[in-house]
Amino acid sequence: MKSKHYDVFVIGSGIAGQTVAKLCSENGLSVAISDNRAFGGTCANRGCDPKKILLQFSDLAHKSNQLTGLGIKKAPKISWKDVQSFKKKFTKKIPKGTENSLSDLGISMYHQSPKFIANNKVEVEGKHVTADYFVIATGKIPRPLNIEGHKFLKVSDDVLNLKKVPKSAIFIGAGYIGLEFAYMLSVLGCKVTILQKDSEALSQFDSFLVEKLVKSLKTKGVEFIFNVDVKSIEKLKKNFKVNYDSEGTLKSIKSRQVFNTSGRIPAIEELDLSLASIEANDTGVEVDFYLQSTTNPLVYACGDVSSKSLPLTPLSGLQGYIVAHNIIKEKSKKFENPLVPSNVFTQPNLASVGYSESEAKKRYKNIKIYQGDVSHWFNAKKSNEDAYAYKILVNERTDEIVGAHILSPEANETINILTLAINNKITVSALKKHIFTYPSYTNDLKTMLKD
Ligand SMILES: Cc1cc2nc3c(=O)[nH]c(=O)nc-3n(C[C@H](O)[C@H](O)[C@H](O)COP(=O)(O)OP(=O)(O)OC[C@H]3O[C@@H](n4cnc5c(N)ncnc54)[C@H](O)[C@@H]3O)c2cc1C
Ligand SMILES: NC(=O)c1ccc[n+]([C@@H]2O[C@H](COP(=O)([O-])OP(=O)(O)OC[C@H]3O[C@@H](n4cnc5c(N)ncnc54)[C@H](O)[C@@H]3O)[C@@H](O)[C@H]2O)c1
Repeated sequence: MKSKHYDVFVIGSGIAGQTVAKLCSENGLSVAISDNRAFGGTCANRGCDPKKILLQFSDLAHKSNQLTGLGIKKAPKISWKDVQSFKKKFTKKIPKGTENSLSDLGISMYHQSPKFIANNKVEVEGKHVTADYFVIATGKIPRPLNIEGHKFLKVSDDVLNLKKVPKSAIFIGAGYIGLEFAYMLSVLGCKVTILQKDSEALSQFDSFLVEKLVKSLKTKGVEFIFNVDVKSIEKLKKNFKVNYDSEGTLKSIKSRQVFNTSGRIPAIEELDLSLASIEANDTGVEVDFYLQSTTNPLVYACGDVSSKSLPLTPLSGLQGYIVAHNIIKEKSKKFENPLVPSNVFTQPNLASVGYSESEAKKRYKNIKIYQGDVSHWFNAKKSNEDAYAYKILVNERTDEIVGAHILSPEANETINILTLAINNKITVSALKKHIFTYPSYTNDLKTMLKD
């Protein structure tokens, strides 16, 4: 068998892997990168970006629904076929564009999953490849649901590629992906039901705001069934039947499509990590603060697949950057849990940054809570929105914001202002001195923070 050696071998060509490969190559190292799917990773090919392209049409439909009878006479007719073609204009270019940008830097490419055969050796495309460092950046994949009929389940990739909006759909799991897609299809006329295993959706978010989001999604036609244990799926003539246990009673529900949105797990199965002494579990490849494997120092892991990441694109990029620096100069950069805003792209958006109420109360002696339902404020009223609310947590001693949680049509943007404020320790009184545009959701922050 042929053999080959590189300074760095990266597995996975998403934002994390690409960042490592490019930085290492730009710093004079010989680099190879492999992917067993189209190059470019989840976010650009089958995640954030195509999702946002599709969602904007649902946002348009939603906005028009809100204003029907108030100026809108007829809702815009959306051609899903054209929407899909528009989306493909973006996604189609990603794999080739990614490969070109890597080959321009002289990076070698492999189109297969490598398998570790020793601590510093993989087998890939019929070659034995050794490297000074291996980087695992393989991301996450949908969590398999081991139930009867699981083969009928579709996943997020399938939602993004739907040829038409189905008449009805069931989502198993009320997390980010379930809620965003449930909202997306529901406002386009699909009858959506969400089956959630416990008593609340989006458990990572503030329950005061999640309740309001759930209520708002219900008015858009999304049905929520909580505390269910999904047992099996059957194929009928046109529909699928999902059988589930609801507090001791066996029930069933039918729909045209059933999507598994019950979470994502590290993509490590194909790598034979144990043959290279690499420790990994449900949270990912075990790494220290340098993102170096705790059990094999020749290996780093970054992005969604690392045990130290939250599965969000900006964090994967940051981790790739850190790994590249540590390869170029050993232990030169640490991953020190940065402040990470995140947003659920439903309408309204649910956004969050910093501590939750319970975390803040544990960490600080006196927390001041600014909280309210402000659906009666001008910004919400002008577009006939039914939900607008917030919870902002302030350390009373320093007057600094330590956590912010916003439910509003533009929370994905407003949360960035709050991120800036927290990162720069801007006090509430200093923030209120700024002049912001009017009318704007950012300007509302000043009223939210009134005593
Ligand atoms: C539907 C959806 C919507 C999302 N929306 C958002 C959003 O709005 N905002 C946000 O911040 N995040 C969002 N995310 C999460 C975001 O996509 C990820 O956090 C990000 O893409 C992770 O980047 P990564 O480089 O770590 O992994 P990935 O982008 O997943 O890249 C990993 C690469 O490794 C490859 N790979 C896997 N196994 C192997 C193997 N054995 N051998 C070789 N290659 C392999 C994969 O094919 C892939 O190309 C979304 C995710 C999904 C699924
Ligand atoms: N807007 C964004 O930034 C965005 C969007 C999509 C995904 N993401 C990232 O991707 C990650 C994965 O998202 P996700 O939605 O797949 O996972 P998630 O962890 O957010 O949600 C999974 C949901 O499924 C539920 N669940 C689990 N098993 C179940 C079962 N057997 N039956 C019914 N419900 C079940 C969980 O309780 C949870 O509510 C997120 O954590 C996020 O970091 C981010």
